[in-house]
Amino acid sequence: MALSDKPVLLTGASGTIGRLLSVKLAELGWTLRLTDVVPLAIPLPQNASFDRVDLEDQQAVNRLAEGCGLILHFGGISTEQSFETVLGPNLRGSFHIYEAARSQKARVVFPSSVHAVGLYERTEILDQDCLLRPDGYYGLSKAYGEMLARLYWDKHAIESVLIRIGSVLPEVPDERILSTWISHNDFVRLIERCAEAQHVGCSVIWGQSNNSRGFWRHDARQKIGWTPLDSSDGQAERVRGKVTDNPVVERYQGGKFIVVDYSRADFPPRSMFPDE
Ligand SMILES: NC(=O)C1=CN([C@@H]2O[C@H](COP(=O)(O)OP(=O)(O)OC[C@H]3O[C@@H](n4cnc5c(N)ncnc54)[C@H](O)[C@@H]3O)[C@@H](O)[C@H]2O)C=CC1
Ligand SMILES: O=C(O)[C@H]1OC(=O)[C@H](O)[C@@H](O)[C@@H]1O
Repeated sequence: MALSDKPVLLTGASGTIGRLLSVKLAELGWTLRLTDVVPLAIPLPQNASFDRVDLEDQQAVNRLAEGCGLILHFGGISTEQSFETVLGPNLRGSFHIYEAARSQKARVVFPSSVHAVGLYERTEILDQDCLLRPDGYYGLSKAYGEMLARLYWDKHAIESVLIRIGSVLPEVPDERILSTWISHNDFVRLIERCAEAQHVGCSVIWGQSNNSRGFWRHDARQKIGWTPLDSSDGQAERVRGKVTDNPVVERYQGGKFIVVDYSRADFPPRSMFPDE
């Protein structure tokens, strides 16, 4: 039995990923409970309902989650913004989702991000258990979401798949995204596996296709039975030289989000313990 045999709650349904999943998962026969704070910009898919709800409204979130076995939590702020802007949707909103999951004993798919590790340099290869190095308030909210998931697993046995998503895009727009790209098909297959895998505990998956320039390796993909089939490699020629002229952007995995309010004067940064 897959968790998609029951209604599946999808937050952020009106967003980029939400629209993709609404269409693709409905095609697979899932019964979707869609929600967002703004109206759904696409026709309502088959077997789907839509409710306009703010993630900050805990009672409404609880009502939406009733009877669901799986919550795909794609709603919230998705770019670098002020702390106050991120706080409500991403921190309080995710807390509401986890409380609702706890009451329903539902599994959560939480989209973490490259921006939770965005201040690693692009030459570094990361494993799932690396220290998080958020590149702004948005990345910090993803680190919070990951820790929230771990708390609810350790303390309440609520399962999560934490997908550290690189860039979900139809095609690669620049050199950085040759590393972070995940194709639509690989992404949708990953979500299917999140519903079908029997046990996931609190798993971390690097959300990237099979890119030879990838920054990341070692995660729970075998455990949940996911193998990416696509790769950015064939797009390398087309985007060669597509870089910015900002050395901070180009040094780190997080790219452009980092330069929002960046204020280190010593770039490249001195090492933490220069005498070692
Ligand atoms: N698109 C990508 O490549 C990546 C996406 N992610 C994460 O995946 C999720 C979805 O990403 P996208 O679809 O690209 O973002 P998006 O910005 O297109 O969609 C997010 C949706 O959340 C909704 N939302 C915002 N605040 C809300 C609130 N208070 N209550 C209810 N809904 C609210 C927005 O109206 C929007 O439709 C986000 O959490 C994002 O951080 C992570 C890494 C990469
Ligand atoms: O940095 C990236 O490529 C992506 O990271 C994210 O977390 C954002 O939500 C997405 O809009 C960006 O495109």
